[in-house]
Amino acid sequence: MIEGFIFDMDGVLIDTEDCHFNAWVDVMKGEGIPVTLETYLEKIQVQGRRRAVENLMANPSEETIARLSAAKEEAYLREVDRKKEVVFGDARLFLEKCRDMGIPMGVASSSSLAVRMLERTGLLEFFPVVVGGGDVKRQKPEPDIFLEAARRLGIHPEHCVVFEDAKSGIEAAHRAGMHVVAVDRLHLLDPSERFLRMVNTLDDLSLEQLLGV
Ligand SMILES: O=P(O)(O)OC[C@H]1O[C@@H](O)[C@H](O)[C@@H](O)[C@@H]1O
Repeated sequence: MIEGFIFDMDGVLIDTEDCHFNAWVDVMKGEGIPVTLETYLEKIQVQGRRRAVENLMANPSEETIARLSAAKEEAYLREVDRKKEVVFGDARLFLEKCRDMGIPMGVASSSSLAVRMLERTGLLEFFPVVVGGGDVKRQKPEPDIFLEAARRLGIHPEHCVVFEDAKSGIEAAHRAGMHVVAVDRLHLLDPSERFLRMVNTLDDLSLEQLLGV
């Protein structure tokens, strides 16, 4: 039985994955380190900033980690400012439908800016529970962030559905014992994996079917 939904944020609810990517390209250019899409997907996406820097540089000092993290945040917010609308239209509609059906919803995002971004985009009102990267010690693909969101929602993990777009996020949700709807907007995921559903946009989902009502 499905009782609650937990959403990843970047790439699922808001169109900002390219902002993270561009910000890292920009910041690491200053360090003479090229960041390709492949590097991003393998070493940066879904990682917190500290892990991202550690994955890109050999033995970075605390000062370097702090400096590059701050520069990345600045560059990311600049990228977001450039966009007129960052919320995916299908996501807003889907959240409205879920709210009308009374489904409890939370966000579990590795981003340290989760609350700030949800507030800025007007999405915070949908979510009584928001767990950000800073709220758990171990990041995705460890299951902690999803387990914490389920705990705060008061729902058993096996009754939760996670909406994710990234490989390591999907792994984290599976390790948490949750169902997964893979939101593959960029056609990057492997369709042979076991998902509850795999969709390109949230418009493709029937809530009634998903809930079995
Ligand atoms: O740099 P922040 O705000 O801590 O964000 C960390 C991660 O947040 C996630 O939500 C994004 O999907 C990742 O791509 C990003 O790297």
